[in-house]
Amino acid sequence: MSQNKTEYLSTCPPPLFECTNISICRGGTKVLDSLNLVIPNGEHVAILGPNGSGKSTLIKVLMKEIYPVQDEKYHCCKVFGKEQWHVFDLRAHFGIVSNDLQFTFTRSITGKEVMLSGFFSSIGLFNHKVTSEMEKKVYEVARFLNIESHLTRCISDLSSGEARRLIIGRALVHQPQVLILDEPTSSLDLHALHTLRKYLRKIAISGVTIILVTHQIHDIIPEINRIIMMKNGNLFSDGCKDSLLTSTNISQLFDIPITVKEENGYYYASGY
Ligand SMILES: Nc1ncnc2c1ncn2[C@@H]1O[C@H](COP(=O)(O)OP(=O)(O)OP(=O)(O)O)[C@@H](O)[C@H]1O
Repeated sequence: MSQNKTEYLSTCPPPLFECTNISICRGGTKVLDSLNLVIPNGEHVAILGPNGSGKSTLIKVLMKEIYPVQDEKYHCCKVFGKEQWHVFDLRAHFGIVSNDLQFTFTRSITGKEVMLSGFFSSIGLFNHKVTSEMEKKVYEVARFLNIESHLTRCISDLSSGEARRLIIGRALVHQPQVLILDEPTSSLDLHALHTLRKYLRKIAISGVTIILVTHQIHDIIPEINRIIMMKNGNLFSDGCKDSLLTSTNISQLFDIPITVKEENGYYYASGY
């Protein structure tokens, strides 16, 4: 017997993120303006735009770190179908990788401690109780990312690329549904970039949803098909990679002439 539409919709999982007419003010200025967006659960996306376009602000809205203005236009801002979240419950669904996070690990702690801290959303272990299951999971994720040798080393002694993979490991230990990567390749050399891409592809294929925030089109791994382009706090374009990553679009997005080329599923910008 075929399902009717109402039955079908009631069995569909809610989108990962859904917002209608949301605006964000920071320091008295509107930095997101009447944004409408739906990101289905399980869809890998890249959020692409110039500096200051509102990408990180959008991630803060998604993580319920900041809230939309409750003006007359506001309609909804839901994560996994819910407006209200206890922040720790919400964080359990996400793993976050950012430069800011990496640079908060300034103390001399080992790679293993860094990864274990992912279970507690903390920047060290402090008095948290580490179980044998947690330790097991750390070794499993370290094997997956090929960073077992980093576990006994101090994070301060690792190169940027090595530390970045450790931070990714930290983001994955609690088995999040979604991995948010905010400018993950900044400060990495070509070899580290190559290695990171390889592991990001492996993670995407493993079933973890990737949300990549970047201003570099070469960061976009082939598994990501949808591009959300932001400019001046607005949605500039939203659609599939093949139609959006063109020289004309990217030139308009960054306000300079840019030539875009595709090679083996990756896109590259030149001529600027
Ligand atoms: N706490 C704040 N107070 C005032 N303005 C802010 C604050 N946080 C962000 N902004 C402003 O909001 C705008 C969007 O910032 P956001 O960090 O979201 O941009 P972005 O696209 O992530 O940029 P980048 O690529 O440089 O990281 C910028 O103009 C920024 O100056």
